[in-house]
Amino acid sequence: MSTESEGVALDVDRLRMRYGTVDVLHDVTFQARHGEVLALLGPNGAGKTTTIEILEGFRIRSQGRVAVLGTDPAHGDERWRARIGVVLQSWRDHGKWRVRELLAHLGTYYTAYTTPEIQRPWDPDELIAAVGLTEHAHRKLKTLSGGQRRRLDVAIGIVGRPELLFLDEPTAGFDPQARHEFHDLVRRLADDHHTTVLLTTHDLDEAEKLADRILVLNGGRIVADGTANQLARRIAGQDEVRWLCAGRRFTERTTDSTGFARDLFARHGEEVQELEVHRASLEHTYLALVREAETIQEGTR
Ligand SMILES: Nc1ncnc2c1ncn2[C@@H]1O[C@H](COP(=O)(O)OP(=O)(O)OP(=O)(O)O)[C@@H](O)[C@H]1O
Repeated sequence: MSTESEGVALDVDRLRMRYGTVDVLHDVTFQARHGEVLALLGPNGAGKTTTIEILEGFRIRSQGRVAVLGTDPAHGDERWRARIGVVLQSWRDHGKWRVRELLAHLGTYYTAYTTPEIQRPWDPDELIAAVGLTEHAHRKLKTLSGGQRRRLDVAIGIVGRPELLFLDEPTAGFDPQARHEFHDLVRRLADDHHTTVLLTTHDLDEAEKLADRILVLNGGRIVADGTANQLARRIAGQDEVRWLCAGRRFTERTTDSTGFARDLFARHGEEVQELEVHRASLEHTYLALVREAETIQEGTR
C-alpha cells in the first residue's frame, strides 16, 4: 500500500541536497498527514526554501526519497501539479489585469482537474471574499498595496483548491489584521477542506498559532519535530501548573499538565480555581534548540 493511501500527504526520507561541493540538506526526514499544518522554522540559510522547492518540483534533489501526494515531484505531471498550491513571492506580472479577472482566468486552467470530491476551481467571488479582497475585486493589480498583493498571491496559490499548499513566508509584510485573517483562512483550509499545509516562517507566534506540528531545520538538519508543547517540554522538561484550592495557592511542575489537571478536578472538583498552565515560550524553546544543535555540529566538525 502506498503511504498516500495511509493518509500521508508528504513523505520525505533522507533527503540530501548539494550545491556544487556544499551539502545544504543532510538526511532530512519527515512526514505530514492529510489536513495537517506543518511549520518549517530555522535560521537564515538553514535550507527551508531549498526543501520546499524540492517538494514543489522546482529543484531536483541530490539524494533521498520524496513522495508528495504519492508522487515523486521530480516526475510530477500536470494532474499532480493541479493538486498542489504554491504561494510564490509577490505576483509582479499582469499589472493591468484586475483582481477578479485574473483569478477567474487562472481558475479556468483547473476546470479539467475537477474530481467527484473536489470541485475545481474555487468560485472567484467566494475566493476573493475568503482572502479579504472583495472591496478590491475590480482594481488593477498595479494599484494594490503590498499587503493586498500578498493576499492576491495567496488567492492565486489556492484558486485550484489544492490538496497540499506550500507557503514560503506567507505573511511577510502583512499588517496585524491581515495576518489574523490569513491565519483564520489557513486554519479553515486545513480544518474544513482537509488541505495539508507546509509553511516556512520566521514568526514564532505564527508557527505556534497555526501549526499542528513544528519542524526546526538548522544547518540542513531537522533538529526538532513535534507540537509546540512537545518541543517546549523537550527543552524545558516540565510545565508549571498553578491553582487556588480552598483559599490556598499551589504550584506544581509536571510533564503531563492535562492529566494533572484532570486528576486535580477529579479530587477537588469545584474547589479548584484560577488554574493556569505555564510552559516555555516557543521563542525560548526555538533559541535553545538552535543553540543546542549548533553546539553538537561544532563538536562533530
Ligand atoms: N542556487 C544555489 N546555489 C548555491 N547555494 C545555494 C543556492 N540556493 C541556496 N543555496 C545555499 O543553500 C543554503 C540553504 O538556503 P535556503 O535558501 O534553502 O535557506 P532558508 O532556510 O530558506 O533561508 P532564509 O531563511 O534566509 O530564506 C544556504 O547556505 C544558501 O546559501
